[in-house]
Amino acid sequence: MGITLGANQYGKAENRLVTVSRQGSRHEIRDLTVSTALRGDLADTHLTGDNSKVLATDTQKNTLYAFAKQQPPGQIEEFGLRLARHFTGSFEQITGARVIIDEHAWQRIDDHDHSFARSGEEKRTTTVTVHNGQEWVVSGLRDLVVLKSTGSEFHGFPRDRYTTLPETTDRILATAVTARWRFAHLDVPWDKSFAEARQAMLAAFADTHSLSLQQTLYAMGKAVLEAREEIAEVRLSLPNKHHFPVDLSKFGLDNDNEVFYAADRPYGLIEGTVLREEAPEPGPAWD
Ligand SMILES: O=c1[nH]c(=O)c2[nH]c(=O)[nH]c2[nH]1
Repeated sequence: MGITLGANQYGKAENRLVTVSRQGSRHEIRDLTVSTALRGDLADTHLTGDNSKVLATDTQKNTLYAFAKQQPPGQIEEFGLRLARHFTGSFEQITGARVIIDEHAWQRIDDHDHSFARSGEEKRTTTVTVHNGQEWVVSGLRDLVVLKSTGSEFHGFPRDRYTTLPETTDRILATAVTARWRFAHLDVPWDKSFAEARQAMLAAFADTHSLSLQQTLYAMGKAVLEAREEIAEVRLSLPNKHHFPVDLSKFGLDNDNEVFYAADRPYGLIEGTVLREEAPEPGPAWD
């Protein structure tokens, strides 16, 4: 019984690419998930392990980050065509390339220069508890994804033998906000209360020059309490969605916070409560 190699392709899937471009102090961001797949004369590696025709998937990944630096990605169709033409045009054995790109949409927060919110994933939430004739309401939201492309620093933390994180005075700060707030009383215009609490958090995120995500968390919780008197306590859970500048120096390219790798895990998880000192007891509200 004869056995033969059929159709095959290989590449780097789901590269997370975020680019920041600046017109003065006004930033534009692009957020793409890019997958590459190459086809061609690739029987040898499958049949004997001879890799002499294999353009490594790691190289494919580096190529898209370097391309993003050398020329703004432009429309995703243009970026895909540039990459696919490069792979098929540069290597004789590569006869086909497929580039799949998803673009994640961001909108400015209040027309801010460098603060953005991602459209589409957010949910408004509530938990209502009635117990022994008493009533509690905890409302909030989850998956409100926000990003600042500057105005965030992180330094001054202790260094031990396991510390490698460089100090930074300019980084991307991004998180997916989960917030829940507890009402002190229930005579509340629910829609208006929600809209103003949400807006207060967004404005605090955008306007706080952040020295840590913890500091931003406190500012967001405080803003909610200042905006709405009926809210007694806010609990926030903020994953630090790390964006690492890609080291392009190996390709002779600088990277002045323009091209980032958006890591999905692991992530820092910053959680905290901000409350009024005179807040009534929570009872079973959070349980
Ligand atoms: O805002 C931050 N808070 C931290 O506690 C932390 N830890 C870390 O590695 N990066 C960051 N960033």
